[in-house]
Amino acid sequence: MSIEKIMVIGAGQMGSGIAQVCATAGYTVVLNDQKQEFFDRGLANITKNLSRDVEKGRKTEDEKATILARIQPSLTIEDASDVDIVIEAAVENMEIKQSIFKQLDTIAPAHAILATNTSSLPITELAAVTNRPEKVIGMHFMNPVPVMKLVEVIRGLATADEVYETVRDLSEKLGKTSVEVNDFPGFVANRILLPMINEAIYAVYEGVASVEDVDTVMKLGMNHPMGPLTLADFIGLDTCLSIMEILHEGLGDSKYRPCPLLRKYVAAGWYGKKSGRGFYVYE
Ligand SMILES: CC(=O)CC(=O)SCCNC(=O)CCNC(=O)[C@H](O)C(C)(C)COP(=O)(O)OP(=O)(O)OC[C@H]1O[C@@H](n2cnc3c(N)ncnc32)[C@H](O)[C@@H]1OP(=O)(O)O
Ligand SMILES: NC(=O)C1=CN([C@@H]2O[C@H](COP(=O)(O)OP(=O)(O)OC[C@H]3O[C@@H](n4cnc5c(N)ncnc54)[C@H](OP(=O)(O)O)[C@@H]3O)[C@@H](O)[C@H]2O)C=CC1
Repeated sequence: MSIEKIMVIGAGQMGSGIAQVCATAGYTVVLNDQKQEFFDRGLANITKNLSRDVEKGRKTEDEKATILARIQPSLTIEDASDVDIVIEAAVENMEIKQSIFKQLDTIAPAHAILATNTSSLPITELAAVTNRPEKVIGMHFMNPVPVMKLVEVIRGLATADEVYETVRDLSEKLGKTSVEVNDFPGFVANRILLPMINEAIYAVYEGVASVEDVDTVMKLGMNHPMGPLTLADFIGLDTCLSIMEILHEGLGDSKYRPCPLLRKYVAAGWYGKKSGRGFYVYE
């Protein structure tokens, strides 16, 4: 199936990155969020990244302008009416995602694929609220999207082979390497990454070492590019908690229980870098 026009829902850190790589690869992109200010924030992020490419001599001003011109603003989900694929990157909340998918199912053309960038929510359960479960699939990008090479392509129980192949080919056209993953809690990336982050939070909670020292151990001792607590702030502590809850509930093993300190930070609105405070404080 050929893809020309892509809708991205949610202009946050992931949605804006996904819109950027799609537009850079030559696709027409409709970038949707609930309010103009959220769209503007996403577009500002994309513009900043492209300007850095121009400064570094990787793109010309003309190329930057061409890429930006491919991104159309959208404040209504009705704009899904003429797209070939939707990549949903709204908040990690099942009720919100199900509501979006129900609406998309009635608005998007019959041939359109409905993909989600969810970090951990079951694709099969999202597909079940639509009348096209064979066209629902997970397309899980990594943060920051323009830099990270991986896309996990997650097949729901009913996902058609043709849909999987189209999304795999699209991932390649976006310059990514894809891996095929089945629909189990946390998929592969977050089933492995998040328990490590949660354990790092427990190490701080139990007074084993300070935030800075836990990060230093993993950076200098294991050559991780970021310490786990810096990475948690970068992902968003709200998203980290949602993923741990899905692992805990979905796999039923107490080893996935979210650390109480993580819960406390999220309850306080300390979501990490995006809210200005998490394990660290940001300007
Ligand atoms: C939660 C989920 O569901 C799944 C996930 O995504 S989990 C998170 C996965 N991501 C990670 O683990 C990221 C780990 N961190 C890293 O790889 C690196 O720290 C990093 C790539 C983010 C930054 O790299 P760094 O070397 O520390 O910093 P820096 O030199 O500033 O950046 C390296 C390059 O990335 C680019 N970059 C950094 N942050 C960026 C961003 N947010 N957007 C776009 N580009 C970015 C920089 O421009 C720079 O590119 P050039 O060298 O080509 O100019
Ligand atoms: N952060 C990460 O490292 C990764 C996250 N993901 C997944 O990507 C998704 C987005 O995460 P992230 O970008 O970090 O989150 P952000 O909070 O940065 O962005 C989410 C955006 O979606 C908007 N939004 C919420 N509800 C709707 C809606 N009904 N319609 C349109 N837009 C909506 C939000 O607006 P508002 O502010 O009004 O809520 C916000 O602008 C989540 O499912 C997350 O699990 C996947 C890989 C990595």
